[in-house]
Order: sequence, then C-alpha cells, then structure tokens
Amino acid sequence: MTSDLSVDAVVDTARVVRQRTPLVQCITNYVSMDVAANLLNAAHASPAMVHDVNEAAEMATIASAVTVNIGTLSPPWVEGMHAAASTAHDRGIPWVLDPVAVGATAYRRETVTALLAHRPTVIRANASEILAIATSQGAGRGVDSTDDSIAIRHEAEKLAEALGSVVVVSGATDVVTDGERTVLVEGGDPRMPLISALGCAASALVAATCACAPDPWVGAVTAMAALADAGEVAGRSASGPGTLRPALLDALYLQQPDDLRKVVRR
Ligand SMILES: Nc1ncnc2c1ncn2[C@@H]1O[C@H](COP(=O)(O)OP(=O)(O)OP(=O)(O)O)[C@@H](O)[C@H]1O
Ligand SMILES: Cc1ncsc1CCO
Ligand SMILES: [Mg+2]
Repeated sequence: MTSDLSVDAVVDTARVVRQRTPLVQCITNYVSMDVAANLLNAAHASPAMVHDVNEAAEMATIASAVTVNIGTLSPPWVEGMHAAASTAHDRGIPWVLDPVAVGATAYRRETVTALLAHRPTVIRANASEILAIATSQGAGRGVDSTDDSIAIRHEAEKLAEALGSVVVVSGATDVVTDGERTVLVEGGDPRMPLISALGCAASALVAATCACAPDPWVGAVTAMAALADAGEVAGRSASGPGTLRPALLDALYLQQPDDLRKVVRR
C-alpha cells in the first residue's frame, strides 16, 4: 500500500545497512537498552548506549545516527539528549525521537516540546503518543497505546507536515508519513506489543536505516518493514511473548533484503 514508494529503494536501503553497519548512538530508557542493542546487532547495525552530557555530543560527532527516547527520563539525561540531538542536527545526520508516554505527565510534554526544537528527522511512537503531541494534550494510560494507528493517520500526516519530520505510528498496521507521502506497513505478530520496549528498539532501527537511505521516509519504511516481516516469521515458531523475542532477533539476523518486498507491496 504505497504512494510513490519505490520498493527497490527499500530493498537497497536494507542492503546498504548490511554493507555499512551504521553506528547508532542510543539515548534510551533502562527497559529498552538490552532489547534495542541486541535488535540493532541482529539487524546488522551497531549500537552505542551513550547518554551522559559529558560525552553525548562528542559521541554524536562519530555516530551515523542518533535515537533519543524519553522512557525513563531525568534532568541529567535530558541534558545529554539536547547535546546529542543538537549535534546530530548540526551535522545533518538523522536523529529519531521516541516520545514514550508523552501524554502521561507535564514533564514529558515539556521535554518533548523542547527536543522538537532540534527538528527530529523522524518521530516514531504509538498512536496514543502521536495523538498527545498532535493535540498538545494528555492522552493514553502510560507507555502502551489505547488508540489505533490507522484511525489517527490524518493527525500523523498533519503533524509530519507541521514539523517537517517523518512520523511513524506503530501498531498492527504501521503508518509512515512525511505529510505528503504515506505508506501503510502490515504484518508482524499481535504479541509484539507484549515485548516491552520493542517500540523503543524499533526507533533505534529507524535511526540505523535512515543513515543508509536516500531519504528518511524510505529509511523509516525499511525499518518497519523489516520488523513486520521478522515478526511474522518469528510468530510461526513462538508460543508467547517470551519466545517471540529471541525468535524475532533470529529472524532479523537471517532476513534477506528481498524479503521486504512481501511486506511493502505496490
Ligand atoms: N497488533 C500488532 N500486530 C502486529 N504488529 C504489531 C502490533 N502492535 C504493534 N506491533 C509492532 O510491534 C512493534 C512495536 O510497536 P508498539 O506500537 O508496540 O510500540 P510502543 O507502544 O512504542 O512500544 P514500547 O513503548 O513498549 O517500546 C512495531 O514493530 C509494531 O509494528
Ligand atoms: C515500561 C516502560 N516504562 C518506561 S519506558 C518503558 C519501556 C516501554 O516503553
Ligand atoms: Mg513506545
């Protein structure tokens, strides 16, 4: 389901990731560190969990891309987030914002508003989080979505246009939009949201693919298609979320770029 999407560009992006092994600086939450690092390794990228303000900007000068996730935020971490995001912006490398539970507290909303000043390349979040940013209001119960990605497609498109960022709304169907062009990525497994911080890891993967893509919209589609295909493959052998997680890492590792053609159809 595409508009103007070159499936070849998606497959090429997946190939370039394998050639370049992009270094992704992850400023991410305590829950997600393990799954994000291992998912990047399995997907042929290279993680570095570097968040402290004393080194965050310096690290961003050698990274290929940065991901900033507010999942377990505190003031010292926020300083590191600003340092890395502004360096990424100045260098013109992609940086991805993951606004975990942004609707839940005023501190999260203020932090996200301040981080938006560094103009994220991509915002990757679930539907409730995107809705909270789009409406500037509290929404959702916490880190999990209570809204449907497809239902907020138009809010996502307007937000992408207003911010000049690609917006990825994850869910049973992922909505990937730059405001003008929107792709729906289907697939995956219904137990994926039960793997805590898989969305955070998805944001890190979006950073990796954007570092290797002709444009961030294609980059974001590549990451979400890779997860959708791997989730589907993993779901065949998994008996629950516990076994789904290692199976997903194996499926990503074994995935071939051409496998993405199955999920991103014309
Ligand atoms: N019902 C579903 N069926 C198939 N895949 C899904 C479903 N829900 C989510 N996914 C996939 O699971 C991954 C994580 O997305 P999700 O929307 O759960 O992120 P999230 O809410 O930000 O997660 P977290 O905050 O735990 O990191 C994405 O790749 C998404 O496509
Ligand atoms: C459960 C949880 N709490 C803060 S961050 C996080 C990981 C999923 O977003
Ligand atoms: Mg999330």
